[in-house]
Amino acid sequence: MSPTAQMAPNLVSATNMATGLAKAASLSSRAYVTFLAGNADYVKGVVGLAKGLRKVRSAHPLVVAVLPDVPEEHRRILVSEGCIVREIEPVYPPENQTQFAMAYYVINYSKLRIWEFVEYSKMIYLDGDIQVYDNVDHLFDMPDGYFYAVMDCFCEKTWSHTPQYEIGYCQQCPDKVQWPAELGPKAPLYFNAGMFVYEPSLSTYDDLLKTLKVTPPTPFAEQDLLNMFFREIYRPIPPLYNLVLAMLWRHPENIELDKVKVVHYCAAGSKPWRFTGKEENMDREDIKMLVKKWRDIYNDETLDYRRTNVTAVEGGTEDDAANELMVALSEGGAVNYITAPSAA
Ligand SMILES: O=c1ccn([C@@H]2O[C@H](COP(=O)(O)OP(=O)(O)O)[C@@H](O)[C@H]2O)c(=O)[nH]1
Ligand SMILES: OC[C@H]1O[C@H](O[C@@H]2[C@@H](O)[C@H](O)[C@@H](O)[C@H](O)[C@@H]2O)[C@H](O)[C@@H](O)[C@H]1O
Ligand SMILES: [Mn+2]
Repeated sequence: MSPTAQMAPNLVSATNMATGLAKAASLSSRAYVTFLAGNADYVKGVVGLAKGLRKVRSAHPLVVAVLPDVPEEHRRILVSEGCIVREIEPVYPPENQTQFAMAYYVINYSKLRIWEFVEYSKMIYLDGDIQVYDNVDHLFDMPDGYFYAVMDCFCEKTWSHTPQYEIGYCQQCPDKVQWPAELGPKAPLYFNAGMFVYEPSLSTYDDLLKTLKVTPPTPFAEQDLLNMFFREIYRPIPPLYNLVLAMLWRHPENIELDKVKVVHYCAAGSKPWRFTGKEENMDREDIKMLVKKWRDIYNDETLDYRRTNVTAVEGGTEDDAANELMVALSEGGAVNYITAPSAA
């Protein structure tokens, strides 16, 4: 008797289901993607992001591009949270004397590897210090051929190296201080590279790397490179899709906090998993509320992949074997499906 025939009837239908899911996944070929480097605490950011996407019932998986220095234990944690872990080789900028705005930004050039994930037709990149509080799957349906991201703000000290910072110009309030003629033509709109909607492509990846090789590195590393590279097809989307926290004190008139869907914890001292509240602006009530919001999801065990994945088993339904199969396979790293949480 063939092995398949020996399998319990439930398991056979479960295998068919897993195959069907694989086909569905490749057909839909859309995913969220984030980037993880090092063996420190950013893995907590990625776990929080995986749980946040599950809480808003996103229909798409989360791929995590990990550098070789991410330890096996962190990779196991991510797989147990339903993530698809993909190791990438680092990408380094040309030798240079540039002072990056943050010394560690040099590792962020490795983010460029996500253009090689061509098994997906469209992806939404999210930094590991981002949380999604409302479903944003609809962003995948925007017209192809553009690069969608939220405009950044130039008012933080991290921008003090720029001429526009000197004169107090910011694209968030272009009428407050006019762009001075002596600075030449007005700079194109500039996006924050913590969140963007893009289409993986090997030819784009090759062009990006060729451009990188001949472009002197600049303070905001890969974010500056991406802004230059995609300036013709960049389309701004509203700040509710990537709230750069500094907007709360720099341009509150541009923000309706209760409508914000995605929060980017990029202000100094705002990483929720290591928040002390001591840095400038970190004693604000809205900041403390947003950090608590992040922690509530991170600590919510009902959002853990295994619990959301196996709750159907308790009901003793036909899906039991399917769930058990997928949990078993995901533990083995063979299948990494994020099943949409049970309707309940
Ligand atoms: O030690 C690090 C530093 C950065 N990152 C990743 O690189 C992204 C960009 O860095 P960060 O968010 O700290 O930059 P910011 O948005 O705060 O300028 C992070 O969100 C992580 O996804 C990481 O994994 N480990
Ligand atoms: O490597 C360059 C980084 O540039 C951006 O971070 C900056 C930028 O947002 C500034 O405008 C803020 O002032 C600053 O706080 C913040 O760190 C991206 O968020 C990050 O993912 C990464 O690309
Ligand atoms: Mn960030």
